[in-house]
Amino acid sequence: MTAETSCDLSIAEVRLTPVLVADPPLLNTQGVHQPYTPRLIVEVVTADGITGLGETYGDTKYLELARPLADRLAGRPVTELNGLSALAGEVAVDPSRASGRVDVGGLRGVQTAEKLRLSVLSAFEVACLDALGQALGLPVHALLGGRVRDAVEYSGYLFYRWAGHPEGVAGEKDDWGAALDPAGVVAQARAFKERYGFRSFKLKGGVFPPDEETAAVRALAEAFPGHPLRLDPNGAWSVETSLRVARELADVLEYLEDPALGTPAMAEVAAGTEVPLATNMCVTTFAEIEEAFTRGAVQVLLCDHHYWGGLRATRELAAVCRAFGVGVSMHSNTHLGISLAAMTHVASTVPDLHHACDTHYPWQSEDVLTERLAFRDGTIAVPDAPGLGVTLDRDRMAALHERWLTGDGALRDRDDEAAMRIANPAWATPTVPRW
Ligand SMILES: O=C([O-])C(=O)C[C@H](O)[C@@H](O)C(=O)[O-]
Ligand SMILES: [Mg+2]
Repeated sequence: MTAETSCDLSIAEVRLTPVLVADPPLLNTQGVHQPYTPRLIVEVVTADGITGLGETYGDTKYLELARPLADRLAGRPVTELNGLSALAGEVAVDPSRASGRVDVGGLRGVQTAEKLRLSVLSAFEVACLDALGQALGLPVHALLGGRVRDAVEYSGYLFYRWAGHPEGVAGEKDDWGAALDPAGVVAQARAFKERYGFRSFKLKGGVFPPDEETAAVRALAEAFPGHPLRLDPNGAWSVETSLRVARELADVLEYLEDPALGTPAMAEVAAGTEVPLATNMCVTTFAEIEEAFTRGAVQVLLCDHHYWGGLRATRELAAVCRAFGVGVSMHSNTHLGISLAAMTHVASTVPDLHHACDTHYPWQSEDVLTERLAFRDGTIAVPDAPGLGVTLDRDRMAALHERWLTGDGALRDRDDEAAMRIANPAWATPTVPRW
């Protein structure tokens, strides 16, 4: 690069915009999704005026860390990604946030200060990569070493759900209808296939007694022969129940996801079944890998750049998985198009990613982009435009931010248990194993 064409990649400004995004009444073992869910949009602006985008969880416990980290970024070049985790380590985490309890919204195992920091850091890393890619005229996947596939396959993420949020609760309406039994789940899968072309399906379980969920997966297998299927009760079952379900569904499951909670229980299940076990709960940090992998507790790791601290850490994780012969797939929580673009870029660079990735995106009717990412035949084409290849729609972001600003603030922290209590005042998140 000549002196004339060189650009100033130092960070002049970081903008943080919390938003509330419409979310349907999707059921999980802890409760139900709120009508609106918090996300944080991160904009990293370089001295030359290039804006890079990132996105992560928007609950208060993440916002508390995002501002001090943003302040530390000022003046640093967007290329200094390896220093980000040391910077994040300087940010104090209120001990009450890292309570050692299972995370209420994310169902990502036990909460720790490190997990909170990594989730915030991930959005800054993605935003820096987006800015750098735009400055160099290169897509983010090129900055990660280049894509090894032209399109990334996603799976249809099926949820038991109500047709609408409880009466009296303000929320957006959609046309998906209820899915509360095998017929409803199959109808939802058909709609997913028609609208997006998905070939594999994951059912979020832990909602109804295991026999009902087994029947739903059986119904899916009959309706969609040969389509890879997964079931994920988020650790709601005992080892015994997990083994029974694995036996009953062994001929149709691609993998069983987090049937039981924690590495020791997962190891016991794995020892008793040929069905591969996947996780986004018992292994969500590098420190948790050794025990789980050496005990054979996990056969497929569901990576998630929000959990692991960004796109480069996701690639490091994939390399560790390769060393242990553990497969790689991708986890998703409620997210917008910025994160879907980031997921697609990194997934396109991982040679060993042989399972369709999860995504909640079809459930999100709102976005902050000028153009939604489109699924074709269940895949997203890997963007080749500079950076992430997405454009922020400031008016839309402002409208979703306005929603976050107004109201009583009750929805600024995702709480599926509290949302369920509106429909069922006696509800409390069940202790596990529930069944
Ligand atoms: O695969 C998973 O465990 C998840 O996606 C966790 C999510 O929190 C999901 O269960 C949800 O949003 O209800
Ligand atoms: Mg899961």
